[in-house]
Amino acid sequence: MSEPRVRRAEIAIEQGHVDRVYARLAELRSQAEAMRAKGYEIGHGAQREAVFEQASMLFERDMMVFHANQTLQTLDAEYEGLVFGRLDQTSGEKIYVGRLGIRDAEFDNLVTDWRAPAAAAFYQATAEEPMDVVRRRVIRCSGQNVLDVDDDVLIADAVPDDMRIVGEGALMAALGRSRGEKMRDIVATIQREQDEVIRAPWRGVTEITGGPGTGKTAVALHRAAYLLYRYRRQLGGAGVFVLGPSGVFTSYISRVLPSMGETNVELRALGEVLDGIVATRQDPAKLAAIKGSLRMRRVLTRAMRDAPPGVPDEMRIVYRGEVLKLRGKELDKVRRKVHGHGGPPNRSRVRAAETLLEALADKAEENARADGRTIDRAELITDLGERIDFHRFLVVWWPILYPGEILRSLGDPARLTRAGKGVLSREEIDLLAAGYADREQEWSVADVALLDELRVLIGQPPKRRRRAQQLELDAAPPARGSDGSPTTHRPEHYDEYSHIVVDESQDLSPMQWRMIGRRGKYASWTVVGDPVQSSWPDPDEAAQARDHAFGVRTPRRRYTLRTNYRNSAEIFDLAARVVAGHAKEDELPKAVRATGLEPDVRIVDKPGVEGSVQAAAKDLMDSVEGTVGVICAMDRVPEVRSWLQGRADERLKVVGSLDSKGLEYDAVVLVEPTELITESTTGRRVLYVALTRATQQLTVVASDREWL
Ligand SMILES: Nc1ncnc2c1ncn2[C@@H]1O[C@H](COP(=O)(O)OP(=O)(O)OP(=O)(O)O)[C@@H](O)[C@H]1O
Repeated sequence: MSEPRVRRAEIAIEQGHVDRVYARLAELRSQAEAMRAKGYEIGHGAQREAVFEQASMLFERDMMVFHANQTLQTLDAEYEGLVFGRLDQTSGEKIYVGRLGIRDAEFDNLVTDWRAPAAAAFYQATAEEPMDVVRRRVIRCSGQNVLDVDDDVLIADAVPDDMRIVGEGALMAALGRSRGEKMRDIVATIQREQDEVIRAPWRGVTEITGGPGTGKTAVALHRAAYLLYRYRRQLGGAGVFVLGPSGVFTSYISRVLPSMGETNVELRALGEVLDGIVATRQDPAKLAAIKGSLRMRRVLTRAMRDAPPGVPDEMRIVYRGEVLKLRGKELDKVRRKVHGHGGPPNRSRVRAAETLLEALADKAEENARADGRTIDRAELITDLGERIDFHRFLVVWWPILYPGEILRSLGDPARLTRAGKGVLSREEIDLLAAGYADREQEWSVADVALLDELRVLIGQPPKRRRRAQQLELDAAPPARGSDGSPTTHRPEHYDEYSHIVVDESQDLSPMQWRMIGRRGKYASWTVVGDPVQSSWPDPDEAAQARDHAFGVRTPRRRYTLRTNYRNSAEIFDLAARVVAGHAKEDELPKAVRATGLEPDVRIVDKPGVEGSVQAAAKDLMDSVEGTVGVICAMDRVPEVRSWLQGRADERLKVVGSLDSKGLEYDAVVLVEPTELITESTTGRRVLYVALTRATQQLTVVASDREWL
């Protein structure tokens, strides 16, 4: 038979199996629907007859409806591309691999879940270690239709006469396809080195490093789905938390887990970790470096202990005809004494009252001694402690503190000088004070970690005050699940996740590590990063904070992915040249796919940049099917957006350098690369990130050659 006829015949064979699977799926669906209907009936009956066992029947109904709904949800989520693989083994047995395990009415396997041990060979078998697999077949479907099949022969000698082999390279075909706005799952083509990471044990800390495009994000997400499948009992209840660098990124990856039927995962961007705040603004690099440094803990602690702005600097109270007066310095001494006990201020008002009363008693004793009198100290303390004017003073002098107010108070240079003395340099103090000078400015991403630190330092106010504090943190966004819908309701500042996935971890500042560490007190971790893409200036300090977040958790295992699946070899070569000297040879991955299309570098004079960017965007929109990203320095985003306004198209996106982390496009226009280098303290690395976002074509528009 000719090759196309063989292919058609093999597609028809697989279509037969896929049809059986979907027929069974329809049966399971109607069974689940019937179960749900029956569940509702029980409730109805119970209500009508008001039977004694009403409560237990309602519970039974709830469980039935819950399970039926869960089954229906899973069946619907996995509908598309349900079957994607087949293994033919030396024993003659064949196994179909899919997104979900399905048995027929006789309980025989129709499809094996990709996460089940029996499916592992689909990802792990190689020609060197075939694991009894003769032929591995990837089946590509659209809805219920089989579009194509692609085979790998793993044991050539064992291929029986009637076994036909079709195509070559499902992976290459997948990589060559155009990308959409959302990342897709890779269950059908997970590679062996990736599978090893996905299936690594759940305990301890699993670190995944690797260069751009090596599938770190994809692997981490598939690992989350795998862990929830295999260890649902251990991990399912408390849930999995996935942290990404930005909202654009979390939106980009938001489809991957739901497409694998996982909704028990909470996705958040770094600017959204603290309940009640959504920050997207990035500080200039120097300012972000100060805000992210561990030294800020000292600064924040001192700022919190300083007298809050506007508190009275004198206390006067009349006791039995005598005026007792505490002046500014004396009040400061009392404040220092209360803080000296180390408790969170919002939990220390009682101690503040006691210390203040002691100071008043001292004062009264001092006055009495001068007049040759004595006083009853205990009586004075009891009497004053019950006086309304004393309590009025106390609430203004020792007010409930709010994280936002303390952070904003750093905009006052005198206060910041006190808080930063000996910790920050003069230049840093000026920069930071200027950063908080505008009280109306919304919080930056780096501020979120500081607000979270302050939240813990100042402590929860007693219950009836909490509502006010919550309001201060703006309206809280509901926690989002991996499909963007609100997750199971979790209490505020939930810290009991059973597993935490940190993506782009190389960019977390020490203060951000502390913030995430608080949410993973009891968790195991999967941490993804590439040191060469790091935009954080002090890696040692960040490593120290990261180790602190992991605590004593063991074991710690590390995997390095070495193949770049995203970029064409031509594009990656240019990126590697730009970052050479800033990365060790073995930190750079190998790109597996050549397209024959070299990056297009257009050097123009400055006034010509706008026109050249417009022309490049148009060319690329015409030549690729999927998305085109226009990447520029953060400051330039509004300007470049205005250049391209006329071309509003869903496929065209303008994105700032730091926000391009983790994203990918079919084609990229990179605007003024030298500006990416100069905007940040780790500039070359930021440029390296931007140069590695395109899968097929890259055009660089520059008015100089310095970056090359
Ligand atoms: N086994 C695979 N089969 C098909 N596609 C894959 C495979 N592994 C990775 N890819 C694709 O390669 C691209 C890069 O993957 P991913 O974004 O996870 O890489 P990354 O290492 O996180 O990159 P970066 O560090 O640059 O953000 C994605 O389009 C992903 O779907």
